[in-house]
Amino acid sequence: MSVNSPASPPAVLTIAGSDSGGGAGIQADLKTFMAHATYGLSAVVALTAQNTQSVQSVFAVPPSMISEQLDAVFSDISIKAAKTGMLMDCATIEAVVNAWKRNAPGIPLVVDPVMVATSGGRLLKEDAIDALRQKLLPLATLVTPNLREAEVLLDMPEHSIETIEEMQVAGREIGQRFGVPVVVVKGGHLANGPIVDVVFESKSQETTCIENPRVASTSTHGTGCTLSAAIAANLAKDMAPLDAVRYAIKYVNQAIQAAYPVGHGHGPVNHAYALTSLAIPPPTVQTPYPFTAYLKAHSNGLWDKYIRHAFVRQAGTGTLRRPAFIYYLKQDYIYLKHYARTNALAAFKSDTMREIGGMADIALGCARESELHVKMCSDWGISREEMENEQESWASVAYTRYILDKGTSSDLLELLVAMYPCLLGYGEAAVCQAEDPETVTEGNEYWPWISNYADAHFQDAVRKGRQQIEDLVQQEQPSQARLNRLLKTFVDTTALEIKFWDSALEV
Ligand SMILES: Cc1ncc(COP(=O)(O)O)c(N)n1
Repeated sequence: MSVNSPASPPAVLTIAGSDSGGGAGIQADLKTFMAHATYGLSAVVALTAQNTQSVQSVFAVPPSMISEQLDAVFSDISIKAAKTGMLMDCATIEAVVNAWKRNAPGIPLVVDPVMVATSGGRLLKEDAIDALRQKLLPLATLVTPNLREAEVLLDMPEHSIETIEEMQVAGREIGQRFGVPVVVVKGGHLANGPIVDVVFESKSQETTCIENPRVASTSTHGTGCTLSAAIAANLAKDMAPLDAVRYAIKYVNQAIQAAYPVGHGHGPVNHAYALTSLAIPPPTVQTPYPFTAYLKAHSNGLWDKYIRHAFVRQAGTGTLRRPAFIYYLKQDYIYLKHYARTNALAAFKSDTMREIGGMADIALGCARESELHVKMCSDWGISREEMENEQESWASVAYTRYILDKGTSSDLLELLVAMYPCLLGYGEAAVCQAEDPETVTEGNEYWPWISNYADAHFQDAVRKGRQQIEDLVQQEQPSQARLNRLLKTFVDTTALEIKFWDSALEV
């Protein structure tokens, strides 16, 4: 129990059989208890293999186990009302009656004298009828026979109760003969017209007829169980018996009207028709902000490995071997052509003129950058033609085509995330070198390459690219699955960047 525990609702117990089809028996009772905002408990006295079409087999729970269930719940939980349903046989009835007497709960007991299922299966053995009459009914506060059950209880021939007057007589007779305070004779089986149920109250000796419109429906499986469970729940809430019955009948009537199709035979009523669906909202995913910081922080250390790569560090200190750098420049010249294409693709996928212009600017920036490569190479005696004829490395093929594939198979955000390690990484790596006191700027032939990415123009492009991703992510509020996909793309391209510089160092 927590500090803020709400008040406990009244507890209501059903002593009945299980319906594997979920429409009658224990299952209907517990659903009904819940729909009445009560706390439902159960002692299962039999199992049925049953669906909406038939009862296929019945298995009796041993009487000792019935006793144990009842002792267990009565000894611990303060139960406000109980009901019985299918009771199967003499031994079951005896176990229930003995446990009831032993625990003497002093609470209302509603007895639904279930005998035969709507679909035809026997739910109470012939020889148990007398035990029901003689042993259980004297304990009952209220009993709910239908016409056939009333006839059996009164030992009358079948179809001898066929009018409302005969129902009134039968109700009075059952009340008096078995000492039951309230008898509800259910008139559902009377042909045509509205449904009339008759309530006899011993105390006042009055009979009351409760009339309700008949609902044409085949979804009537479990209506008897549901009615007696609703009465028990209402009694648990301290309603007067007649009110408890009136409200219970209304509940069943509306639950039939609200029924939805289940199975191929007599479907169940809709026990939950008055319940609203769960008010708990689906879990929301907090969109990480800044998202680009989240990507770096969740790259398993790859991001740091990338921006502090030995290739850049050696370039920063001027210790990089020239063949490695020339190889890199030639490959990066090819890379830039594809990177310009990915920016053109991003422009194609953009919505606004401003975004299209921004992406086109970066594509132009790639062209400018590649001229720097040509210039540096020509200083070392390498012609533009030689650069054009360079065979593209697998590291470049893998990296650039991976990004282009993201661009063609996915959307703008995923493409931008795939492109981002290149843009941001060069910007960050260059700033790292610029800020490092051991970096050599004077006389370092690689410095023009680094300073190009550290300068304001490139840093401004980085800032714009970052903002574009942040805006798209905040706008979309991605699901966790989408966040995971974007992160994977970011991590993959960061790893491909590392491979690109690795391959230059291997030359
Ligand atoms: C376990 C169990 N208990 C009661 C009933 C009666 O309900 P119905 O008369 O609607 O078939 C049943 N079919 N199964």
